[in-house]
Amino acid sequence: MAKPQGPHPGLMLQNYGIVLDAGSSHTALYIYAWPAEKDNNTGRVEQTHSCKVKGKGISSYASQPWKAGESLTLCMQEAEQKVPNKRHHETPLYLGATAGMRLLNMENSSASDKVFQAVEKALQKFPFSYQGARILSGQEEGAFGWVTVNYLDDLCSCCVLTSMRFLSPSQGLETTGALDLGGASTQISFVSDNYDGSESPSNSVTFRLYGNDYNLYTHSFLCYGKDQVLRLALAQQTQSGPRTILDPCFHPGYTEIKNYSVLYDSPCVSGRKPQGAPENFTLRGNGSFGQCQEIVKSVFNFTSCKYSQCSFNGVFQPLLQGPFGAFSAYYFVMNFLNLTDTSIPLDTVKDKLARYCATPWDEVSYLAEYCFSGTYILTLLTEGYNFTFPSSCVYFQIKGSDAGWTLGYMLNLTNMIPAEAPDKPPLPHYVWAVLPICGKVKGQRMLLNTVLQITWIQGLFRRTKAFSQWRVHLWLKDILSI
Ligand SMILES: Nc1ccn([C@@H]2O[C@H](COP(=O)(O)OP(=O)(O)OP(=O)(O)O)[C@@H](O)[C@H]2O)c(=O)n1
Ligand SMILES: [Ca+2]
Repeated sequence: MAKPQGPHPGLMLQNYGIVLDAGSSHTALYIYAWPAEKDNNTGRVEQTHSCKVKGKGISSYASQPWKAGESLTLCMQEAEQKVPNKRHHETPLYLGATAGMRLLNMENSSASDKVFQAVEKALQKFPFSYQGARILSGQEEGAFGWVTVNYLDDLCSCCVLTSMRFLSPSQGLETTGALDLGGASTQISFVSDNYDGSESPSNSVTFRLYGNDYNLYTHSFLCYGKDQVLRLALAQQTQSGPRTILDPCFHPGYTEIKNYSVLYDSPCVSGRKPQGAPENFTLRGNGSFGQCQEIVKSVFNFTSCKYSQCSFNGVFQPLLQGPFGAFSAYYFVMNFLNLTDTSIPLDTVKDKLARYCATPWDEVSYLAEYCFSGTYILTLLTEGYNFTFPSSCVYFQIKGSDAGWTLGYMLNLTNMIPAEAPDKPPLPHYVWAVLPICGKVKGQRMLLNTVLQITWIQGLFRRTKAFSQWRVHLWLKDILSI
């Protein structure tokens, strides 16, 4: 007699969760699904759909809050289609807002309240189980991004090497750090062996993962997302209220008329608007990477540090411990500039960027900000955070589920705490491209730096029981007592 068959995989009952990421530059909706029948949350949560909301972030609707709610309608209707009707009522729906709303809340809290009221009203019209809309703290944003990266992390070359060290002496299993670059803030989060959280408690998130206690270091730099940092850089160049600036971070031949009031209309630069400035100034590009880097450096303050060590602006940062996954604008920008390749040494990256910045505007002709953004990313990583060579590895996300804080946020809020190892490897095509700073090695052999090698090693690990035992530790238990 034939063995009784389990349900066809396509017919397996799925649970769903929806998270709206209300970022400073835009809002995105993510749908996650996981098998309903699995005990102890051992089924893998996967992103099944994403929808980019048309228009800008919700904070841009401060003067017309109802439009913030309306803007979400199309993506919400799409979610209604994508989640089976039967599951609608049990599907939790969350909205988390980040730095754009943090800034609006600082500037005008009643406008921010009105935006949230409009958003709530719009979301409650849908049949999902609405769980609220709120502003995430920078610490939560960093920590949940870290949770996502470690949930998704499919071992990459450096991870393999670090994993071979197995348990680190004080903090259990090696984990992957998270680097998130948004439009208005940027986050760095990692576990460092010699950091117990006592030196700067506000940067510390403690949690337990499968019997190991971790102290996650996390910091969110408000105003250091790529759009706000551009304002900081332009503010730096317009302190004397000029009518024209020659900006090395823009291509030669690029010209733009900028309004002083618009530029200075952000808590990141407000109060610095030069007195008696004209209405507008003309920005002319001259495409010089070296000079651009000097301007970008000037937005970091390295002068004071009351801790044993700091990154910048007097913010404590323990010794870096990689590998790191870099996502959102880190990926958009470096991918656009073709700079995610593992085999390119840092000097070559700089040369390529310098050539890109020097390219006349009529040969580029769209997306004017990438010279600035690429320069900012390199400067932030190397001067701001102090990534050194070859001790730290940074990978740019190139495939798979969108990394970001949303998955970690949902796992935490739905108490999705797996008690057993997953029965299959994480998201199948999740790959990180290797940043050159991973590969440049002082007195050591080059780390495994080709995708082929990475894939081979991953395959090897997947085939071993050790791999799934390793994964056990990365599942989330008693996450984040923030
Ligand atoms: N394909 C894309 C998508 C976005 N961006 C830019 O990348 C930056 C960051 O985008 P994102 O990570 O989506 O930022 P937000 O989440 O909106 O901002 P924050 O996290 O600071 O709230 C923005 O300047 C956005 O315009 C880009 O250059 N290329
Ligand atoms: Ca973001």
